[in-house]
Amino acid sequence: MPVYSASQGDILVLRQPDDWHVHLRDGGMLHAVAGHTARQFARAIIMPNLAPPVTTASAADAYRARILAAVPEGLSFEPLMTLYLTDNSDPDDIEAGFADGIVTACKLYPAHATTNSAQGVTNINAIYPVLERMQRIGMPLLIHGEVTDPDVDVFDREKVFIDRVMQPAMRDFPTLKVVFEHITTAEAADFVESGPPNLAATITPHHLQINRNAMFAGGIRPHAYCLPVAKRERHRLALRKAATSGSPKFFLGTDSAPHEVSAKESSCGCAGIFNAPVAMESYATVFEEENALDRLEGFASEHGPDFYGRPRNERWIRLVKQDWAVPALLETGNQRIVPYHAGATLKWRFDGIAG
Ligand SMILES: NC(=O)N[C@@H](CC(=O)O)C(=O)O
Ligand SMILES: [Zn+2]
Ligand SMILES: [Zn+2]
Repeated sequence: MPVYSASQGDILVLRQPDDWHVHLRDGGMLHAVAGHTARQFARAIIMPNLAPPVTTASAADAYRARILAAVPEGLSFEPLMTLYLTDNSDPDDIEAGFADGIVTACKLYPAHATTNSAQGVTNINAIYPVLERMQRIGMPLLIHGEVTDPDVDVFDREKVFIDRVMQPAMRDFPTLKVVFEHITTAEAADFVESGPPNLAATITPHHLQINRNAMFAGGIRPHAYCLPVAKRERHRLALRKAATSGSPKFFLGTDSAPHEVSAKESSCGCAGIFNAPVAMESYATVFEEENALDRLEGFASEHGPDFYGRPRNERWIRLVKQDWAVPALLETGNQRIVPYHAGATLKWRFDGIAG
């Protein structure tokens, strides 16, 4: 078993990756999607934006059990649970959940920034006691980094968030571990790269592959709509540079966010791209295009566990260079979901656990 990334012609063997940002939902949807993530990834940071949101350690524990029950037999998968912060979050409950190993991190959704964020934080000052506690106990804060001010253009909301919220928070909590989730701009990549080692970022496959034109290619394309919304080409290029740079501050987080096809193809369609079935295939394509396949393992399998202070996985996966066609629609039970790259032919295929 190789303990290094070995590109042998058309087969790439690498340490099993983890997904540091995923939405698995609940109920029938959870059962439809859990296997897609558990097939490729050993662990995943589970987003807490259910309805109602996961705000307590006991709710996180119960959700964790439902996830494990939904993972198909034969797959070994560890869900890492997060708590959804509100203006009323209790530092003691958070600390107890972290100390018990039930929860790994807390998630900051600015109220009304994205899917199921209505109960999110209205003003970061409201959670300063929580952040103080998290800094003290070494618990990571995961941030959806967009302002919600309707006067700010939707394409500028991440950039403005850096100035209005990120900078002051990093100043006031200089040793707090922070993950700037699903970054979409050159400004965010620069901010993270030039920040302290306790600041990192996840990058999705879709923000590495599409720019905002994808939402309007010949008509309105709801399946390319997610939040933060894809930006101009120069931002996509900056993200590709950051992801493939080898910097330990950038790591894999798919932000796989499934919605029923009817909720996407609607006069007010939901934000989110379901990329779990094609996650490693998409990242491998990007890294190959950037002549950086030798850096895929760092981004996918090393920088994340290192940042979170967890061991790297001791299993290996295989990716093969082989064309395959992504289904136009996935139907599981009552769930109908259009996957990322629906109907396209991909050049890489995930081929399971190696050896
Ligand atoms: N990314 C998305 O477009 N949607 C996510 C929420 C989020 O991560 O902001 C969802 O839960 O649907
Ligand atoms: Zn988000
Ligand atoms: Zn997300």
